[in-house]
Amino acid sequence: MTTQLIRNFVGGEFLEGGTGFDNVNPVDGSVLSVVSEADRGIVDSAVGAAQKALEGPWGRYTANQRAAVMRRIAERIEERFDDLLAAEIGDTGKPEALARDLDVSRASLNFRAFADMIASAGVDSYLTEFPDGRRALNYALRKPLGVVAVIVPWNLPLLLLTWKVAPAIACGNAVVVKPSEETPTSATLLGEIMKEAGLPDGVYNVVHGFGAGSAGEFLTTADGVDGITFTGESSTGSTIMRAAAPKVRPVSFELGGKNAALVFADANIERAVAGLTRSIFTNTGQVCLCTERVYIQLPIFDEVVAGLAEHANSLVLGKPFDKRTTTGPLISQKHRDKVLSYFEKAEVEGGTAIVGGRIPDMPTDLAQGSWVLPTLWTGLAHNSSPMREEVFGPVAGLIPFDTEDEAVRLANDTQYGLAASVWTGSLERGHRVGGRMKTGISWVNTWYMRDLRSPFGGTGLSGIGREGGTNSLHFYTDPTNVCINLSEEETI
Ligand SMILES: NC(=O)C1=CN([C@@H]2O[C@H](COP(=O)(O)OP(=O)(O)OC[C@H]3O[C@@H](n4cnc5c(N)ncnc54)[C@H](O)[C@@H]3O)[C@@H](O)[C@H]2O)C=CC1
Ligand SMILES: O=C(O)/C=C/C=C(\O)C(=O)O
Repeated sequence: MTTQLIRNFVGGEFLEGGTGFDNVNPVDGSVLSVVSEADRGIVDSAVGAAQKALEGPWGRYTANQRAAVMRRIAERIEERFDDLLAAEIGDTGKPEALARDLDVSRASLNFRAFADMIASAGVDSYLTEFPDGRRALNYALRKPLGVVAVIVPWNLPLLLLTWKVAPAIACGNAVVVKPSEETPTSATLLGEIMKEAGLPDGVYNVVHGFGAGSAGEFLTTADGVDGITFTGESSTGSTIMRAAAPKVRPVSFELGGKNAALVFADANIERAVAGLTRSIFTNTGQVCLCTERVYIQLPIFDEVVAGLAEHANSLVLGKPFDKRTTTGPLISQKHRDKVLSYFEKAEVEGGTAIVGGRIPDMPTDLAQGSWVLPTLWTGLAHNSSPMREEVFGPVAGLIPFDTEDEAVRLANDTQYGLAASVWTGSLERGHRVGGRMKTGISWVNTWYMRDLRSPFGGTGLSGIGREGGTNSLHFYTDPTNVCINLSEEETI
């Protein structure tokens, strides 16, 4: 059997050559494919191809023409749904239902949503009137940034890639994307889809490799890059910010989280427990929005803990296409080592794993996979390391609280600021506490309910800027404000 080769995609062509690295299946440790690592020359040629595309017909496309091509991309994603599904499942090991309902579905939705937005976007304009009667018309023309570097992680590979590529293209940019070294396949397949949908060559380019000393660094330091959008770890965000600094290039970052859930005694407990289970364990806890800290009001603490433990114990680890599977492996052995180090820290720092806390016994054919058990801790102090640092696994610490003010203080006592959820039977309290969260996103009686027009991102270590709706249109464009004097004479 020949091993599949995942190639760099530059100027509408798949490139031959390059040193290869293994793409490993996290379900069983087998090698899925070999990936061509892009050297600096390949990355520069991808940036050059993007620049050339901007100088060609693409640079003259109207917003409606761009929207039309984006709708064809969405259709083609739907037609090739099963190919993308297989790519995403192979690379991540996530359960089929999750990949189907969340990852691949969102890819076409991202293109449709931003096609609609750009087709109906207006321009900011002001009629300016001075006390002496002079008048002017100000309007801001929005132009593309140029070449945008898109760097994304492995947890929701296609969803996060298209969440950035769709608005970038909608605004008339050309992109060079660097998918995670762990999940190279769907971004590469998307290259074929872009071509089939009629996107001009060079508008979408893919380079493969790692971060430091590899394609990630080469891309963020490339001369022709005009803006960088990144999702991933906070410390990587700092590194990329330094790379962007010399030329003061705009950045948009969606980084890590240490998200809290606040469960009040007046909550519908059954609903809260079901929602919390989803928020802690979806995608094996590998979503930046996942809850890792649960603060529970004292009168209902024992009941919520028991409910969560029951739900966590009912999760089924297994193969992606097995209908019983609810939970896949972690992305890699390296990431599992990180998660396991928090299992140890939790024990040393006084926590008790009331569920999980170890590697599961898996059947022989899955023994080399990156499995860990869903894990819940009680007894951890609010300032212990598993409660302060992002673990990015299927874990949460459960801590009791007394008053609303105490809960708000504990939830906000973190360097991160991405997402929070508030569970309460009182709409007033939900509104009040939801608004007091120092986070970019705050959910009340739900988790991960998305409207693609709303601002998405975080504060502090969780990121810089917001994407979504007009926020994305603003990031991916550079305005020129035109001021037209409407008075008859030029006056000072
Ligand atoms: N959305 C989030 O909040 C995510 C957080 N993480 C956290 O980050 C930890 C590390 O996971 P990684 O995949 O290594 O995340 P990462 O932040 O290092 O990688 C994300 C992307 O950035 C690239 N990258 C890394 N270093 C770079 C550099 N110096 N310049 C340019 N690009 C660079 C990677 O190749 C990848 O495409 C995980 O254990 C997890 O805790 C990981 C993925 C997503
Ligand atoms: O729904 C989205 O747009 C994004 C969700 C998740 C992340 O951004 C992440 O895990 O990084």
